[in-house]
Amino acid sequence: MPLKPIVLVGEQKRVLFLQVTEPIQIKGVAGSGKTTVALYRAKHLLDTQSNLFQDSKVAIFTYNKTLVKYINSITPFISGGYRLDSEIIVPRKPIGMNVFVTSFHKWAFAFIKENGNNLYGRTIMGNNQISWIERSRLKFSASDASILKKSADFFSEEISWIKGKALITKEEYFDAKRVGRGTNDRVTRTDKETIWKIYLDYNAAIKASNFVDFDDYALLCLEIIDNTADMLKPFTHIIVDEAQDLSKAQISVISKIVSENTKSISIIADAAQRIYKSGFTWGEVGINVRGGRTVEFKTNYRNTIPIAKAAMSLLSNETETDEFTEIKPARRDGQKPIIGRFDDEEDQFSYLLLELNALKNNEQLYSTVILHRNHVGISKIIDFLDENNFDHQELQKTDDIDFENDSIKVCTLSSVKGLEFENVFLVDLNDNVIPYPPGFSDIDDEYHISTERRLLYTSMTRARERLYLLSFGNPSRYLSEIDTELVENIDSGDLIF
Ligand SMILES: Nc1ncnc2c1ncn2[C@@H]1O[C@H](COP(=O)(O)OP(=O)(O)OP(=O)(O)O)[C@@H](O)[C@H]1O
Repeated sequence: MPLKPIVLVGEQKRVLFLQVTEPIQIKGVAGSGKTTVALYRAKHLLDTQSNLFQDSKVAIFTYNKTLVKYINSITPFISGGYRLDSEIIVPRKPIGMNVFVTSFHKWAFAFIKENGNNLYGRTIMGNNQISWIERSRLKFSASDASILKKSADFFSEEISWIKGKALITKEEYFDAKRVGRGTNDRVTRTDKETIWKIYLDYNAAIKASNFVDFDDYALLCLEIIDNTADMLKPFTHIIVDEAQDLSKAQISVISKIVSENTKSISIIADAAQRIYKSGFTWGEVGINVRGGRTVEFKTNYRNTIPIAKAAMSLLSNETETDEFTEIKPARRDGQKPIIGRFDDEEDQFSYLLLELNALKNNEQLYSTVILHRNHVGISKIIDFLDENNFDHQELQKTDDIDFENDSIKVCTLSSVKGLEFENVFLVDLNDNVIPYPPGFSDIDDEYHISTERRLLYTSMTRARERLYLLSFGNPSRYLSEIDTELVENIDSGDLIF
C-alpha cells in the first residue's frame, strides 16, 4: 500500500533541508519518490517556515487534475515532520496539512476571474478547437504552400507551442528553436510564414467570438500580473510537480506569484516522462537550478524489477537521452509484464475478463486501472465493465476517488501520469492507436514517435505489481521495442475457456 508514512532516505531527506530562499529542482526517475518527497517538503515548510502570526502559504501546482485528486488522497498520510538528526517522523501538528493543491488551469481560471474576466463556458478545446483551426487553415488553402497539406492537429500543436512559449511577434517565432525536435524539424522559414498567418487568423477569430483556448490562460495571467503594480504574491512557497509538461508561459506565471522574499519554488521533473511537446530550458524562464540546487533521485521504489526493466528496455529506444536519470530498481522480484497480441478485439477483451476475474478471486483486484490512448476507447472499456458487472470509476470525471478499493479505475494514458496502481492494464495497444495517428506531421515524425514512446513508458511505470500490455490486429511498433526476454508473450492461441 502506498498510503503510508515512509522513511525518506539519502537524497530524499536532503531535499527537505535545502535552502528555502531560492529555487530548487528534484530530478528523478519514475517511482523514485518525487511526489512523495514534495509532500514532505510542503509539510516541512509549513512546520518550519510559519511563525506565530502567519502560516506559510504553500501551494502544489501540477499539470492535470487526476494528480491533484491523487495528491489530495495521500496528503493526510504525511503525518509528521522530519528532524535533521533523526530518521523518525515526529508529528508536530494534527494529521493532515494545509497545503493548496491545484492544477495550473484551475488556479489560472480562478485568478483571471478574480481580476474581472470570467472564462466560464468560453474555453474551446478538443475537436471544437480543431474545427476553429481547420477553418483558418482552409482560408489559406488557395496558396500552394505545401505545409497547408498538414492536418489541423499539426497546426493545433504548433499554435499551442507558440502560445506556450509566449511568443509575441513573428520575428520571435522565426528565431525560436524547438528544443528536442531533433534533426527532424523540417519546418522551414516559408512554412513558418504560413503557420504564423493561420495562427493570427485563428486567434482573431476566437477572440471575436469571445472565446479563449487553454493555452491562453497563462498568457492572460501574465498580462494581469505585468499590469498590476505591487501585486500581493499569493504564495510563500510553491512546489511544481510534473514540471516537464508545463509550458514556459505557465512556469513564468508561477515564478511571478511566489513571495519575492523567499523565491521558494521547488521544481519536480523527469525528462523521460515528458509527454507534451512544450520543451523549454530553466534559463529561458529565468530560474537557476544549477549545481547544488538540483537533487537527483535514481532509485525506483515503485515497480517490481521485471516491470522496471521492461519499461527501461522501451526507453532505451530513445535517442536524445542526455537529460535522463540512470535508473536503479529497488523493489523485489515479481511476475514478468504480459504482452498480449490477439487476433481480434473479442479475444483481447476475453483475456482481459479472464485476468480481472482471476485477480478478483485472489483478492488482488484492489487498485486496478485500465488505460486507453483515447477517449473513445474509455467509453468502450466502461461498456465492457458494465456488461461484466465490475464496479468502476472514470478518474477524469469522478471527484471523490478511493484509489485503493476494488472499483476498477479507467483513465487515458495522458491523465494517469503521477499516479500508481497495483495492476495496470493497457488495452488497444495497436499501431493505429499508439502512436496517435493525427499527431504525425510527417510519416516518419521522430519527435511524435518519441513523445508517444515516453507516454507509453510513463504509463507502464504506473504499475507496482502487475502490468498487461494488450493489443489486437496490428500491434503497436512499441511492443516489439521491448526486449522479448523481459516479458511473457501470449496470443489468441493461449486463451483457454
Ligand atoms: N524511501 C522510500 N521507501 C519506500 N518507499 C518509497 C520511498 N520513497 C518513495 N517510496 C514509494 O515509491 C512510490 C513512488 O513514489 P512517488 O509517486 O512519490 O514517485 P515519483 O517519483 O513521483 O513517481 P512518478 O514520477 O513516476 O510519478 C510510492 O509508493 C512511495 O510511497
